[in-house]
Amino acid sequence: MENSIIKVVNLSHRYSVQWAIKDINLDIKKNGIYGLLGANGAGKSTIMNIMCGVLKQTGGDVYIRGISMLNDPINAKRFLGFLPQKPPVLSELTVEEYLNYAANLRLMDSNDIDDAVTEVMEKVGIGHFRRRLIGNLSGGYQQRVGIAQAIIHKPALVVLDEPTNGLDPNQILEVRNLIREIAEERTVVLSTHILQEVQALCDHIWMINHGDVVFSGSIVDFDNYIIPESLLVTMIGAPSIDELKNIAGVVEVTELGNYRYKVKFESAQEATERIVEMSVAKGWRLTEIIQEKNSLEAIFTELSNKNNL
Ligand SMILES: Nc1ncnc2c1ncn2[C@@H]1O[C@H](COP(=O)(O)OP(=O)(O)OP(=O)(O)O)[C@@H](O)[C@H]1O
Repeated sequence: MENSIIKVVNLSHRYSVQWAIKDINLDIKKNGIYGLLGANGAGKSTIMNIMCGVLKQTGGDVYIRGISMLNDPINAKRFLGFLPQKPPVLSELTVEEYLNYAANLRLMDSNDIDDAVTEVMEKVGIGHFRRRLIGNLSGGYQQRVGIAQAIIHKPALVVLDEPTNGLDPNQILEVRNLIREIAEERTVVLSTHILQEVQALCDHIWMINHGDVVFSGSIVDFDNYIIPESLLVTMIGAPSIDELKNIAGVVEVTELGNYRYKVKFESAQEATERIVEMSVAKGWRLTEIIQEKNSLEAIFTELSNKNNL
């Protein structure tokens, strides 16, 4: 227990009659970026809110550096910073005022606060808005202020609930870079419903489905599940379906309209190479060939059925 940064033991929660999460066990022993991946309603926020002492669980416990969140929440919380799904910012304060307030809430030494506020504003790239009212900042900058309050006291563990939700594509990339920087010095646990997000950021994934952990492993382990299912092929001069079906390695062909075909195969590599070769040789005018990956839902179903934990 003592060498865990965070350990979640048999955690369960019921809001009214229905269980939102059931018997969750997680353990983090070394720094890195850890992702909770799940569809909306899977139970990610419930786990994170309990991890951070914002919600009291029905059963089980969370230990931060060996300290029980249930029995000693004040000390357990010293080691963590939390960005809830909705940034907990106060729109009527300036960035600087709000971060001062957050530092005081974190019981920081008053002599250290001014420097810590300046440092964290630089880190998250909001120094130029220090006197701007938070209510007048864009969503992306409000998110940065939310991240700043989560790291101002330099916690060992930072928990970010859907940190890129609602941001535009540029802001998403900026916030992802910021998360990578933050993780250089500490452990980050984040939640997302976006597969690409965990692939882009996380060293380890827990996949949550209906309140259960259905997968726990590295990105490499996880990628083995995202096997291609079929090819989507566009050919302006395609031959008959029968001729396409006769290509070595092709199992089934469906015409989708607009010169598009869905091709199921035995081996993705072989089918792709053959289609490209034959299209060139026979003038089928191939304009696009894409590997269709398993959807998140299909992976959830497969993993839930395997029950491989
Ligand atoms: N305050 C609440 N009262 C009753 N049920 C709730 C409450 N909060 C969450 N739930 C339910 O608990 C389940 C898990 O919700 P939770 O918010 O943890 O999921 P999530 O994975 O974080 O999803 P999202 O990304 O949509 O927030 C859902 O069925 C949800 O409807």
